[in-house]
Amino acid sequence: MAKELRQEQERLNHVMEILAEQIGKVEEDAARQRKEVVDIRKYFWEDVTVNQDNFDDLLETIISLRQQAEVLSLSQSSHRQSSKRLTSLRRMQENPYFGRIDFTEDGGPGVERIYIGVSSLMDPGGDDFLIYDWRAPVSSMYYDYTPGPAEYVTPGGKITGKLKQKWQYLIRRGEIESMFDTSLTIGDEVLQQVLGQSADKHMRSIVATIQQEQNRIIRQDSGRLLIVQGAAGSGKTSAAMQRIAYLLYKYRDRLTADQIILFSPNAMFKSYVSNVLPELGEENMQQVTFQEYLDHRLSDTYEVEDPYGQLEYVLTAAEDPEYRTRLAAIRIKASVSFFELIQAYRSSLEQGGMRFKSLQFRGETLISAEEMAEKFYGGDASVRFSRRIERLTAWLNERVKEVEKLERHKPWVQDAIELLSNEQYEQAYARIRKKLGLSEDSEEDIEGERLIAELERMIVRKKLKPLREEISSLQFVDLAEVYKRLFEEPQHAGSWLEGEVPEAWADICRLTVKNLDKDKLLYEDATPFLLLTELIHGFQSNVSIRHVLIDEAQDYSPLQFEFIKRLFPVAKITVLGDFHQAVFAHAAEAVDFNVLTGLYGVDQTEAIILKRSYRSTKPIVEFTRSLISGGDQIEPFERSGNKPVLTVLADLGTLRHRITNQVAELKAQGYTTIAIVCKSAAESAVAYEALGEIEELKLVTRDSIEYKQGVVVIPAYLAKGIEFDAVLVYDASIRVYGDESLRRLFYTACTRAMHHLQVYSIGTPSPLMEEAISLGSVLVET
Ligand SMILES: Nc1ncnc2c1ncn2[C@@H]1O[C@H](COP(=O)(O)OP(=O)(O)OP(=O)(O)O)[C@@H](O)[C@H]1O
Repeated sequence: MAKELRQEQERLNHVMEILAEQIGKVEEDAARQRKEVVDIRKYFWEDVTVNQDNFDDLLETIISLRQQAEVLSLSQSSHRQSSKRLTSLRRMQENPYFGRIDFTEDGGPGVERIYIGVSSLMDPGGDDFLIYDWRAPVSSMYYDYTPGPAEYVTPGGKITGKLKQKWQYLIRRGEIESMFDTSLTIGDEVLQQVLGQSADKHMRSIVATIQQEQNRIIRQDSGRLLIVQGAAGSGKTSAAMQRIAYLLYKYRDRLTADQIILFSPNAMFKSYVSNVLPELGEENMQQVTFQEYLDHRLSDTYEVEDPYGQLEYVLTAAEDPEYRTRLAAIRIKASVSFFELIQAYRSSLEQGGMRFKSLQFRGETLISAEEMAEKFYGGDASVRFSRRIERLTAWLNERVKEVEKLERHKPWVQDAIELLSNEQYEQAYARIRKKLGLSEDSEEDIEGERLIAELERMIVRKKLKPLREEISSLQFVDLAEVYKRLFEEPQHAGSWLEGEVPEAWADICRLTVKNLDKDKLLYEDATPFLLLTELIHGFQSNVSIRHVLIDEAQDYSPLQFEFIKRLFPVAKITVLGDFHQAVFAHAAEAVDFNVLTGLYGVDQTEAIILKRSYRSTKPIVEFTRSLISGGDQIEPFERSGNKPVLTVLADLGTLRHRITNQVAELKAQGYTTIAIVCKSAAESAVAYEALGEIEELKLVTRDSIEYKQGVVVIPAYLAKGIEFDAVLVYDASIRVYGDESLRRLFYTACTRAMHHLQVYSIGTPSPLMEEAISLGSVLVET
């Protein structure tokens, strides 16, 4: 082994030398290209012939400008590429590669040693790969095979052969710290080390230790929809991030980062994952929360509730007389049936029921809502809905044109002319001259009448501009009223739906109308409302996005998935989630993602299940899996640690005292991120107040935009997707987690812990832990 290590170190030294050489060379290139860009910018106009005397000269000017712009863009692009390569080479100096496979290709010359790293590196002659990028086809064998027959797929076909050995390296600053011959799985030793580290402010890349089942997710590339159902901590988010890096590599000639969009649960999660791609030498994809999208589309019309507002209500408002009705509404409005109901309702609008807003001009009704309805429904009933909207728009524009002519001679226009300031007058005068084709130095004057006529026209046009905009953006359709009508006539739902009306429908309708009348759009109404808007206006789909990834997908309703599918009609979709963490009320009965198969059909859908949990120690996983049904399917990764402890206390005062002491102890043990996880924002606020003695304690709210290290108080639903060295569950008593419906929330809270989990309970513990207590997977102390 010592000899082997020495030889490997020699090879590494050689690689380091080549890296240093290449860095020197690329640095020179980058400096030269930078200078070129600066020079082109500086002398841009000197190299362009500008002449507008006649058409030919003008054409020549345009061509010359375009050529110069192209030269600039080419230099900028070369400089960008050199800078990118430089960053990646410098990163490789820290850790050039992490693995090696010895592979003999069938019919090939013999054993080839394939070294694998974050980026590829060629020898100076350009003949051999000293390091292969982890995403290269040949590298897939590193993740997929143990020694024995192996194969990989290249664009030219399948390559088969024998994998002889597999090695892992831990390299730091050009020194091999250790190397392992891994035969069974990819080095548990390295994975042990990685997983044993402290939680970080930013998620790390996992390329050195990707597991076989995760590799399938990363490289899966056929079909429109990939569904990943995975246990908490099984690496769904990690796989999603490396998948993006893989796609950007595989399709580097035609896919850019801004053609990929990741739907994230919240702003804090966005910042948490924002470092993975840059660490892998790639640009970040677009990231958005579904709420941001809803706000962007709806905030002009409504005050839109966010999902956490809905969740807080569900968690804390059980006493509200309308609680049950709202819960039923949330579930119904999340369903595919409701999607269909809205489609059917939209179809019914072809016969009648559209609501319009009259168009106002200078405080008076110009065109009434009734006139519009008459026009809309007056013509040929067989004309398509979208065509009718177009016709109505055209008609309204015509009417505005007529009005424009009539208004010109009205006294208000004359008054407006008189009130023009000198400056406004001069501006208007110059604009009119330009419009009439009179050059600046032309002596020709505009005769008075003509000038007045132009001024009148200009003033009326300006005044009518907002109205024209209202028409072109279809604001004359009273969407709020059209949506409300769906609930104003509960008896119609049956005919629209051609099926059974849900039980609580009449109550749901009453509650919805009540809220809409307050100009409040509850979260469960936001996507249905937007769907109806799109069905009336015509879908504003986005065809530039090629890949959509939806993380924490259990939080999305089937209706939202249908909506996203329509929004991105050409994109491939990757959906990652865990039904055991489905905390929103609409997902109460959902147990898997089967409903999604209907989106693109079985042929276009691939489903992968991840059972192994990597985040937490084995004792923590043994505890958390006993909190859910089917938890025995979850396999812990062999990482040792202390058994979780359930401490039953008498009162709040003792709880405060115990948590304060425990936090101090954990800090002393070297834990840097400690979360006190509460059930709701309301409980978090109380806990934060109560625990004031803890130094630099931070409260995480839905507005927090960064993952904070140190000690935090956080509601469980906001901790989703992220992790902490130690988790203290604030109060897991029967009073707080008494209801079966909270099982998934409680599971989410406990699965955030990496190394240490402590659960407190004031009085009788929650029945959700019954099985765990009887199995002995948690230590109970009083
Ligand atoms: N192959 C791997 N190598 C190293 N670390 C891994 C690997 N897979 C997962 N991890 C680590 O396990 C932790 C959990 O991963 P991740 O957050 O991706 O899981 P998840 O399935 O999205 O979890 P959750 O459902 O709870 O949000 C992270 O710290 C991640 O770095």
